[in-house]
Amino acid sequence: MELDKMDENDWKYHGEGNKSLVVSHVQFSRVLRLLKYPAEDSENPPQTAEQAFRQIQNIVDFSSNVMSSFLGEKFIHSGEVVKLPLEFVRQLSIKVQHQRPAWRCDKVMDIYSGCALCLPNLTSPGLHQPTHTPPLCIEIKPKCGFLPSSKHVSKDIKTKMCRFCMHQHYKVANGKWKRRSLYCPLDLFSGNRQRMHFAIRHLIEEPQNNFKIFKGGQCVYSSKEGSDDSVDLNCLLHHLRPYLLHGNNRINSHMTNKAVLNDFIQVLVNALMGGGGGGEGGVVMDRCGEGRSFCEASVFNKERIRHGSQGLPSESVLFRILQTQKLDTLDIEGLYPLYRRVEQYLHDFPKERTCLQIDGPYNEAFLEKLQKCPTEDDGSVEYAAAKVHQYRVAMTAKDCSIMVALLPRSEEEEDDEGLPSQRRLKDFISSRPPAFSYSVSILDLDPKPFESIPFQLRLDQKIVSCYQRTGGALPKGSLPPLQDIFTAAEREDCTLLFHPV
Ligand SMILES: O=P(O)(O)O[C@@H]1[C@@H](OP(=O)(O)O)[C@H](OP(=O)(O)O)[C@H](O)[C@H](OP(=O)(O)O)[C@H]1OP(=O)(O)O
Ligand SMILES: Nc1ncnc2c1ncn2[C@@H]1O[C@H](COP(=O)(O)OP(=O)(O)OP(=O)(O)O)[C@@H](O)[C@H]1O
Repeated sequence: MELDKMDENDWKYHGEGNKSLVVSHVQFSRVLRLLKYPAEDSENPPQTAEQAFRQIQNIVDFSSNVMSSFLGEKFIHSGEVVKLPLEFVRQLSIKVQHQRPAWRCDKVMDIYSGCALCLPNLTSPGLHQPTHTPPLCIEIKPKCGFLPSSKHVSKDIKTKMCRFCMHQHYKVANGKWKRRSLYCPLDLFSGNRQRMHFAIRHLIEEPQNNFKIFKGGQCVYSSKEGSDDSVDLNCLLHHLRPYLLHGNNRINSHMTNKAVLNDFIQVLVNALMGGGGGGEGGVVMDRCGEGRSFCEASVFNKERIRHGSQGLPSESVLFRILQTQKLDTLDIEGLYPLYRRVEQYLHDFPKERTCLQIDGPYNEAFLEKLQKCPTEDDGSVEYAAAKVHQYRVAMTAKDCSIMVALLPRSEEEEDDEGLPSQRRLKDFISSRPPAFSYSVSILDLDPKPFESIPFQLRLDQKIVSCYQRTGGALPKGSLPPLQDIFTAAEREDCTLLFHPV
């Protein structure tokens, strides 16, 4: 990619979140992630080009120096900051505008700094080495996978119902989503294949911003934001069927829709559990907090568990994310007073902001501060700042996404030619369902600002009070409609769809 010869016609709209917009190269497996600003700032950008450059460099440093040490380097692609010609960025912004979802247009793409983050395109690994079958990439934003056990939690309900499930009620009540998702992160992070299968089924049923599928770099399945329509499962099955018939001499065999979906989910569960090998060879299982690992709001019926769980393998992506999320040991209620201690100190000694590394740099020293934090509060500002740093790392882990790239392998394929470019983690998922090569990555590892902590406390209070006010009841019509392959009986009994492996 020659930065001085950039042409907007070589790039297309790929997706966006709350704070960045992503474009992908039409030929090479690359994306550019550009910052976004509130639309009201469009005339006067809120920061200079140097500050924007610093912000993106901070993202790279936080990902490569801090998050990677918790999550494991093999899952992470930190990318690099690039300086782009301003005219290219302006033309690009015009080009992508009509493809942007209306509900994201309260923010505009940064066209002033010319800075962007250049990353491998995790939805089209190996695009430059075309195979017959385009890779299938599944993006999951799993959110927080544990219940708080901190003594600072003031509302008992927070120790029983998970934040995601309670937040669903708040989001439906406030019109962010029309229907409630029945996905529960505690089921996904359980390490129990039956519960994980159940969780993924509900992500498919109501994806919201937690689930997307890409085929050959194109998004083929996601929630239609702002639309009343439910997702089109038949369309998904149309995309999935060829992948699941592939191999195992099933090319001409018949598979029911239910079997296609089951096999797909099973492949995905295998990839999420992979990376640590089987139950032998010193694999540490996540056994901590097993007694509290059920969310009472989950519709999974725990009486029906037929297969015991050994927990998550310690090398699996879910294990690493969950352990990092658990750096939030105090809960926002216990953390907030420590945030206030730092804030007061910075008010009195503003120059100390740099020394405490509140806005970075996210280097070894930052990592050391949060790793060497004493277990007991000694009343110091250093202790408070280290706990705040730990909490911010946990927040990032609660908001990141996982990308699983799958490529079917024929039985004759003995070599390792699967996902050439970004294969950090590669393994072989065998037999029934058919064999796939896979790679797993984690994206969106940006540092959360220090100033976001009071908002976290307020949101936590709003979510809990909304849930308590409504007693967990939802307006009529806010449950996902039953799709014909998920019958009412199956929603109750996940085991009908579950194949033991
Ligand atoms: O607070 P949450 O749990 O709602 O998470 C926010 C996400 O909402 P979600 O509930 O996943 O739909 C939110 O996602 P959406 O904009 O809703 O897609 C952002 O990821 C936000 O992060 P940031 O402020 O842009 O860095 C996220 O905010 P942070 O709390 O991570 O700062
Ligand atoms: N390296 C990548 N390769 C392929 N697609 C990507 C990559 N990075 C981001 N994307 C896509 O772009 C979307 C938006 O990116 P991202 O989640 O980083 O934005 P964000 O604004 O930080 O999100 P959030 O709302 O969580 O703050 C992702 O959901 C994903 O589909």
